[in-house]
Amino acid sequence: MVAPPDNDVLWARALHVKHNGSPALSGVSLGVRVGEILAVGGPRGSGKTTLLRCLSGQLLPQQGEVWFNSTPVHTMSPHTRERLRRDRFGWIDPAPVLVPELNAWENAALPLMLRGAGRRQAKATALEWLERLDIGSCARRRPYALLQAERQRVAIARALVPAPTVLFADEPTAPLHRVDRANVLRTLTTAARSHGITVVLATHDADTAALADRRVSLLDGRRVNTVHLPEATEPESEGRAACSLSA
Ligand SMILES: Nc1ncnc2c1ncn2[C@@H]1O[C@H](COP(=O)(O)OP(=O)(O)OP(=O)(O)O)[C@@H](O)[C@H]1O
Repeated sequence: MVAPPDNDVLWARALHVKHNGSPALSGVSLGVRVGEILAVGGPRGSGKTTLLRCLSGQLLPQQGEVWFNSTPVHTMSPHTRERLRRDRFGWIDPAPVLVPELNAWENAALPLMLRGAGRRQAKATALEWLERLDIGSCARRRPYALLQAERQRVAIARALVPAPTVLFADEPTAPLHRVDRANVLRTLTTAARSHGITVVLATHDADTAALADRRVSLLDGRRVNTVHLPEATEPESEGRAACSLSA
């Protein structure tokens, strides 16, 4: 085994995954740099979720390697992988999965409390994030009393509250309306940049991908190209690096 380059927080080599015999990833290799926001694009069924699940240690590839910093994830015991996910990674699903018996701030505070933080500190941090995501007024409501878009904001707050090293976001704004989507994404990316959180963002939406520093694309479980997006301040016609084919 050869360890990944130093500036990659995550590194995957030649991942192969089959679901019930059907290939979902076929030889995907990828490096994720420290602090970057990387969009994983591609049409439905192209393997985005499967790739995020492999990178986050939720799913072991049948072949290939996944490294987090200098540690091989693919050879870790299930218990060590669970601890890695709890302590270093955050995850946002396309639809919010909240604990129905807990109110919004308790849901958002949960990961911090699981890491051993006191209730008061966890509550203060959770409330801060709910405010930033414009749902501070919903802090005491249970999930059943929230709109789907509000629930998704709680789920996003919950992922950001522990300031994970890497945040995996699988179509995180799917349940939001278009205007809402842009606001929430901006909050998410601004928060990630200011806290040095690396983000791996699965999306098939070009507007969402445009907020990333870099984009890779999947098609039928294979990497097809890498597009470096221009700086936000550059004119449309400038600064667009060429697409390059990669294995
Ligand atoms: N648990 C599973 N069991 C069987 N097949 C699966 C499973 N998960 C994914 N697949 C299949 O693997 C392929 C890749 O799926 P994946 O969800 O990774 O793609 P995706 O790009 O995230 O799609 P979407 O945008 O629809 O979420 C698809 O053909 C999908 O049907």
